[in-house]
Amino acid sequence: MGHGQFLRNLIIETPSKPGNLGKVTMAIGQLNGDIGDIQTIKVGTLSTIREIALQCNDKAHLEEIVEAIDNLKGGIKVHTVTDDVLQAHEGGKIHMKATHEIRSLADLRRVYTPGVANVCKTIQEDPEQANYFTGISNTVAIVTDGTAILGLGDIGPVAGMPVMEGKAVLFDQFVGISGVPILLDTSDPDQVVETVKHIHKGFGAILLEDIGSPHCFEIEERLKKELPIPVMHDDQHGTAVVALAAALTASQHVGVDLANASVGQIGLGAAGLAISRMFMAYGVKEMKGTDLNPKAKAMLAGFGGTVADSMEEIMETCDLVIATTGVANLIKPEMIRKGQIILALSNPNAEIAPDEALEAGAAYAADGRLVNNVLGFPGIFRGALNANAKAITYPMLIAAALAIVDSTKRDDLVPHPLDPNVHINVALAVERVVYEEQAK
Ligand SMILES: NC(=O)C1=CN([C@@H]2O[C@H](COP(=O)(O)OP(=O)(O)OC[C@H]3O[C@@H](n4cnc5c(N)ncnc54)[C@H](O)[C@@H]3O)[C@@H](O)[C@H]2O)C=CC1
Ligand SMILES: CC(=O)C(=O)O
Ligand SMILES: [Mg+2]
Repeated sequence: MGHGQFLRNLIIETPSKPGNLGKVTMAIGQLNGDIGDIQTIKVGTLSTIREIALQCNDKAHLEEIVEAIDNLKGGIKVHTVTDDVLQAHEGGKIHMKATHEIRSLADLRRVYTPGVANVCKTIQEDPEQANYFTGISNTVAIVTDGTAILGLGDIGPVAGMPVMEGKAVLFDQFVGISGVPILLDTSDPDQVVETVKHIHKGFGAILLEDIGSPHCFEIEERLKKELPIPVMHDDQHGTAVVALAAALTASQHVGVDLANASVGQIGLGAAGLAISRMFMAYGVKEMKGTDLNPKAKAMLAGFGGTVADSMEEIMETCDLVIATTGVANLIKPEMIRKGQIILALSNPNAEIAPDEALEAGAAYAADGRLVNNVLGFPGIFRGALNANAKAITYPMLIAAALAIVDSTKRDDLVPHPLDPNVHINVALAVERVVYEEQAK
């Protein structure tokens, strides 16, 4: 478990006298625990109960903090430690909801039979009408085979479901799209492509998620060719869009022209290879990359990138380094050169924590929690669906990246994911490109 990735809530009792909460927060701070929300649950004459959200590194770190609080004595004690994250997942995070209520028989006849039959016939006569009289064009399949769930690896589609449900929550809340997780028990490209082709009619677009490399490349390429609706592998292109946006903003801040900077990519899987291709498409002249797998390096060379022998070579020679290996703490502080921009994007744990990279001399450093495809995929799909796009193209992705840059507040690297403007701006930028392409 990495830097601040272990989230728990502490239920703490303190005597109702000023200064006791301060003692608790000091004890946590001295052990480098990161405090989130503090909620007062009960204030009694004698004692006060509070819930403190805490980010620590691992179980041992948590136990150390709990012991330090208990050692404060004087009536201060930790009653219990709860796992808020696990609780938030009880029963799952999504639920298919009706947009119409049925309160009367008349409602029933309108929403269901016999009324519905006429709508079916309308669509049968003119299939385009399904865009108006069903939710298909606002529904995206979130398809996974579970082979590259975050950086957790091939843990299977069911274990990956919390991530897919999470993507559906983001779709719903940020851009009003219904996301439906589809869990595949095969990663064979022929079977994946066949299955998605057979189910695609119920969806306006297909988001491929956490499908590992290299089979993700063939799957996406074939589905893009064979389906008449937008298909995008989020770990490739959603990530590449956001990485490009962050790189553009960081290089503006340090006064470097990204196109002329030396950019290094560590890890050439789904995310890393797409990032390299996107940077080259943007105009980066020196794009270096490395991977443990020689086939991944050969793919980079095939796309026109320069293969580096090792990550050490990348760290020694590049102004901007991006890492998407899934390996926590891969980059050691002593590898950082002064003034470098470091985007260590692996989740749930970065290749180097941003504060460590900054301490070691990086000019800018961010991890995958900040530079995350959540800033890209909702708006990209919203824009594509709004404009009835048949595919997601490079110009749409570059426009999305530039919209993220434009939505970034001064001094920030990327926008806040809860800022609705970023998703609106990305959608509008993507729509604009589609309309321009359609007008040609
Ligand atoms: N921040 C974000 O928005 C996103 C972050 N990611 C993260 O990126 C990581 C990788 O994801 P994917 O590309 O989908 O997985 P992937 O499995 O397709 O690629 C990982 C690649 O890293 C390489 N690798 C592993 N250890 C290495 C090392 N020591 N040196 C060089 N290369 C090494 C592997 O050979 C593989 O090619 C995951 O942790 C994931 O969470 C992925 C997508 C979005
Ligand atoms: C954010 C994301 O898609 C990933 O880490 O895989
Ligand atoms: Mg992913």
